[in-house]
Amino acid sequence: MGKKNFRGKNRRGGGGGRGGGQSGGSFRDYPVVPKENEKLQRFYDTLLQLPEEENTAYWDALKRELPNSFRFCGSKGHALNVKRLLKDRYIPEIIKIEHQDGSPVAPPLAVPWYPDELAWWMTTPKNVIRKFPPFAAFQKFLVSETCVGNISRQEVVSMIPPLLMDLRPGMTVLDMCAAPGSKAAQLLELIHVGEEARVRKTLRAFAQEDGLDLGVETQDEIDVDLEADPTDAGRATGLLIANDSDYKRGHMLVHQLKRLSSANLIVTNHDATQFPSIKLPSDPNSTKAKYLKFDRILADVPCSGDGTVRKNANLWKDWQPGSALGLHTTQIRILVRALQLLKVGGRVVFSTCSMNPVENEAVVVSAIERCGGPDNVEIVDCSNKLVALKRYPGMKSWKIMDKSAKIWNSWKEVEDFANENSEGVPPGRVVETMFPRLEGSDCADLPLERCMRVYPHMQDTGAFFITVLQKKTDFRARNENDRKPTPAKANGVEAPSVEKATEETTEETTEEAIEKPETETADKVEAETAPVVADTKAEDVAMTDESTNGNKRPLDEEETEEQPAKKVKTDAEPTSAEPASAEPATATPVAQPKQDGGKPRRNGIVEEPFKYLSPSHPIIMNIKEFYHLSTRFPDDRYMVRNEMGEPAKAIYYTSALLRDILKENEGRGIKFIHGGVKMYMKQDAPSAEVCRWRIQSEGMPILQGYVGEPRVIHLRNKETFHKLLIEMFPRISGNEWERFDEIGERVRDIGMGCCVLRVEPDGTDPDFNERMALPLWKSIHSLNLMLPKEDRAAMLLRIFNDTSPLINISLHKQKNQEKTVEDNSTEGADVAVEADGVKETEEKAETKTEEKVEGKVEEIAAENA
Ligand SMILES: C[S@@+](CC[C@H](N)C(=O)[O-])C[C@H]1O[C@@H](n2cnc3c(N)ncnc32)[C@H](O)[C@@H]1O
Repeated sequence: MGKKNFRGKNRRGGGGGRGGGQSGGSFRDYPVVPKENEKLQRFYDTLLQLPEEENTAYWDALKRELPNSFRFCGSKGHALNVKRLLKDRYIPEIIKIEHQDGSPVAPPLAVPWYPDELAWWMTTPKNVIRKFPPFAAFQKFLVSETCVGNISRQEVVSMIPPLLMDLRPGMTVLDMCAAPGSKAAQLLELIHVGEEARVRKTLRAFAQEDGLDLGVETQDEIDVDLEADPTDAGRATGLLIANDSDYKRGHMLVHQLKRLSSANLIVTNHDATQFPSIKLPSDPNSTKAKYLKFDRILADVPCSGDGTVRKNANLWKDWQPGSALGLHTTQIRILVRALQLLKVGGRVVFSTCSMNPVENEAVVVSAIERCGGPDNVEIVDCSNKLVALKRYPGMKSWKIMDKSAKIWNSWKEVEDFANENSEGVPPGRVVETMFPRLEGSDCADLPLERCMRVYPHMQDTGAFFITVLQKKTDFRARNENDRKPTPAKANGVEAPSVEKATEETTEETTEEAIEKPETETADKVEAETAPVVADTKAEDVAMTDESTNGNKRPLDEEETEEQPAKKVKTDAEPTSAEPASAEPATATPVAQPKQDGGKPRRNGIVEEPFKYLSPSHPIIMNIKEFYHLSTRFPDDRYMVRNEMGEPAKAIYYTSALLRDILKENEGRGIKFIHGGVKMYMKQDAPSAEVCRWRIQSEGMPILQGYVGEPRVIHLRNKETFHKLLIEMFPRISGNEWERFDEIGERVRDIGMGCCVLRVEPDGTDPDFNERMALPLWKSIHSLNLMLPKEDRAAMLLRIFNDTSPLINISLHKQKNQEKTVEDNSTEGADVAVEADGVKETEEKAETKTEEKVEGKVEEIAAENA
């Protein structure tokens, strides 16, 4: 192929080149927002004090358009496979494209610090890639793979926090502010690392005994470490709870994460400052309640987002110093709650896309202070992590800009001014915790240089702040209204024991209605552009106390911080707008409103309950029998989502821990909005012998290894696969099965209903080398691969570089026949092609649903990008 360029009537030319040299804006075709803001510039010039040349580079970078970035996601093997296409198929074409001046377009480059080259960026703006014909194939690839969840259009700095979590399979993880979910997706992938290979390796040990044909042993099976997550036959046992206080964004999160088909994911909808304690089944020999503590927590908190001006150009005109000030308290509360919910030895990663220390270092110091100081919580040194990522150390001293844009050097300065001018009332929104601590106080010497600041000019990104905290011991957090100055150790006076102070308060009342803390988040600009809409309905606020009997309980591993919130009688009594305790909503769950037969209703939306099925339920028995399921597959983790607890449309599967959590917390008012993978869907069947529950493609990766050979078809030929992908209802009646080469006889002979199509390439064709298991429906006359339309299209593009439309034979036939009927008035034409199995209507319904979510996918991609 010759050189292509986008010179021509639509073209604007220019651009290209990474870092610094980019002409920026040369491709733009939308109104330019003036990139200046006096207050913003004055504040950060005063604050950062960068050397002159660097300061210029800093502001220049902020004013340039952000490079386009994306991440290959899903299981590692699959992600690497999709990445290979970028390198082998698309980059060689992109480098042939020229700018107006004849210079070549800069191709996408791998982000140097991202493991396995799974993150990429390029300077050619999105609108150019979208519009200009030479990029059409690449654009199709990006859209297709984004749509099926193999590519996440994510900003590179936003990829950092999950990489610093040191997350390993088997861990319990909480993402407190997770929507729209790009980081949560990274976390979920880490929980599942190695699972596929572990399961296959474990199954292989019994393959002969169980009559399973698992194909040739793969390298990843040979390499995988079974001990990485050893307790559930190779399946992932970890947990991710992805939470967001905004209900609608919570559902975006569900959509974003569902693609990863994880049985280890729960999505909740709580204010993170009051994230409830999750109950676990008690130990059989103990009467004590047991609560979940997390190994890792991500607190990617709502923030003013001034590090995102490169993609949110409106921030140049909208930026106000008050946004950061208003979020400070919420950010501290979220971080304190995170530290409370953590196991000893566990880690919280705290992050914002703001550069303002009020939202960063000041929050870290305040949270550590409230948790009892550096003896309890340590800032982790990450200098040996992601070494190729350039960063600045956290600040040890800083200034504050108040709402009126006045800059303050210290709290003392604020107090003096207030005493002289406003009867001691400090200027709007400025509070003591926003400032560096005074020398001699407990938290004056925290190693804040271990916090990480990423500035835009350092590697042509947005700005980001990240800190990793480790919990060293259990503690009780100090009440946030305890404003007594901490006596300096230097003066030889001991600071009051935080633990003791709180223990005393536990003697007070046993029941209390906790009031909702201030929801400053509601009207603030937040990170990643989307507005924060804190969902704070009065119905959510009512609390019940289902604690024990009001007895004081010891501070131990199981019960730490799980006591009912007690009213703390201190001289700094909380206002009605503040939580009554430093540990809100610990053992005091939110009373869930019950309506319509017990279903919790929020914003008019009914959340269906989670009901587990007995392994001896007749439908489960029928499924096990029909699919010849190995007895090694757990049958006590099937769940439905309706009040009756009877399978109606779908049967879900969850991990054992998810089951325990969902069962144990039923009726506790915890707002679970998603959990479980759709494993079986109800289906019209042609006869009583055919199981009416087909395997859903989402559940297939989990189940497929356990399906008995009588319901498995092994496919090895690429062309056979092409036919099944591009034809929606290929005929097999008469002699038509012969078209299906190596699987022809098998599809002719196998019983009707759903079966597993195992795609097992021999590994010689790089485009067709990935093993897959897909649900295939066999009818009297035809076959149908039960996949959403866009999954088929993405596979056709990925494996065959084929963009031709799907062929719906039955539809053609039906249309022709209808025409024939009209033309010839012939009666009795055989139009019932779909009546013998998967109906056209069903396929259409599925497609429609998928189309509906397409809009959502674009929305999410736009937000992440
Ligand atoms: C910076 S964004 C999170 C981005 C997300 N971690 C990601 O990577 O896609 C902040 C999120 O916090 C949510 N939020 C705001 N206030 C909250 C609160 N008090 N509790 C929980 N979530 C909150 C917002 O709805 C928003 O989705």
